[in-house]
Amino acid sequence: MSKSGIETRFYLQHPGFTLDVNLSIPAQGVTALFGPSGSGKSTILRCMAGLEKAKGKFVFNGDVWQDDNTFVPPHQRPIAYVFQESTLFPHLSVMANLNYAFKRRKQSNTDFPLDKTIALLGIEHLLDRKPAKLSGGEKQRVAIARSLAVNPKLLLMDEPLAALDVARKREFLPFLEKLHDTLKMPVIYVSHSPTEVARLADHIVLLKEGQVEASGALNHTLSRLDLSSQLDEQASVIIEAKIEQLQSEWHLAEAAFDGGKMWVRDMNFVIGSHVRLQVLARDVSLTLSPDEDSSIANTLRARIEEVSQGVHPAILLVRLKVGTNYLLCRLTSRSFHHLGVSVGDEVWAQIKSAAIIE
Ligand SMILES: Nc1ncnc2c1ncn2[C@@H]1O[C@H](COP(=O)(O)OP(=O)(O)OP(=O)(O)O)[C@@H](O)[C@H]1O
Repeated sequence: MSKSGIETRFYLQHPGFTLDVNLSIPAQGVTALFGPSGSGKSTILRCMAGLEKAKGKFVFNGDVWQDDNTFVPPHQRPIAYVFQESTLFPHLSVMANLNYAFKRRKQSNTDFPLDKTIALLGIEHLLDRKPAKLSGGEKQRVAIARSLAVNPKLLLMDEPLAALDVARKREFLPFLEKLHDTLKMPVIYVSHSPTEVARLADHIVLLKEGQVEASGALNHTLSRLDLSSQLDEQASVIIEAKIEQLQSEWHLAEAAFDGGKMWVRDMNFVIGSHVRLQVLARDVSLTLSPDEDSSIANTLRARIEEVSQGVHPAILLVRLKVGTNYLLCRLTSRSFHHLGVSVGDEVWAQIKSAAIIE
C-alpha cells in the first residue's frame, strides 16, 4: 500500500454536534474544507493539529500522528496553522515577531530560511513596522511567514481571508497561489467562500453536519449530480486551463484544457499562463452538430455521462465529459427529449460564456 496521502478518521461529540469523518486526501495541492457554518470545518483542523482530541487516527505520508496507541502532541507535529485573525506580538516589530519564532526552531536544516520566507511572502518592506501599522492582509502574510518557522510538512489555514475586505483579499490571493506553487506543501484550507475555493482548491471536501458529503478532485466533485448544491441556479464547474493564443483586436484569449479550448475575455494574459474558468450549468447547451453559424464561439465535443432531474420537473441536469474534464448542463426536459440522445452518446456542448476566476 502506498504511504503517500493524508488519512484521517475523527470521531468526537460536543453537545448537539457529532463529528464523524473518514477522509483520504492527497498530500499535495490545496484541499478545501467547504461547508456551512457549524458543519465541523474548524473542528477537523483542530483535530489535525492535535489541539482537540478526537477518537480515531491521523496519518500523514505514513507518519502516524494519531492512532489508538499514539498521540503526537501539537507542538511536536510539523504543522503550520494560520487562523482568521493572526495574533502577532503587538509590542514587537514584524522582524522581531519573526525572529522570536525562527530563533526557537529546532532544526538547523530547513526548507524555510528566514530570508527566503520573507521574500516568498513579499514582506521585506514591512519588517520595521509594528503589527498595528499593518493592513489585515499584510498581517496575514506575516503570520504565514511566522508559521513556516516550524519547518512544516503541512499547512492548515482556517478562513485566512475572512477578516479582509474585497480589495485586500484580491491583493492577498496571489501570495497564497505563490505559496501553493513554491512550497509544494499540502495545504488544508477552510472556507465558506465559493470564490476562494474556485480559485485555490485542487481537491474539495464538502461537509454537512459533521459528516463528509463528498470528497474529490475539484472539477469532478463539482460536476456530481447527486449533490444538493447542483440544484442551485449558480451550479458550475471549474476548469484549469492554459492561455495559448491572444486575439488583441477582439480582446480575447484562447484557454486550452484537456478536451478542448475556449475563447474568454483577455485580462492582459501572458501566453502560457494558467487560469481557472468557471462554467455555469445554465450557460451550457447541447447540439448534435457543431453549428458553424451560431454566435456561440465555444463548442466542445462531449459525452453524456449522467442525467438527473432538476428542482422543477421541466428541468434536467446533464453531466458531460470533455476530455478528462467535466461540465454541467442545465436544459429543459423537452429540449433533451428532442435531441433524442441518452447516456453514453456523443454531443456538442455550446458554452455561452465562461468566467475567469479572479
Ligand atoms: N469546544 C466546543 N464545545 C462545544 N461545542 C463546540 C466546541 N467546538 C465546536 N463546537 C460545536 O461544533 C460544531 C462545529 O463547529 P466548527 O467550528 O467546527 O464549525 P465550522 O464548520 O468551522 O463553522 P464556521 O464556518 O462557523 O467556523 C458547532 O456546532 C460548534 O458550536
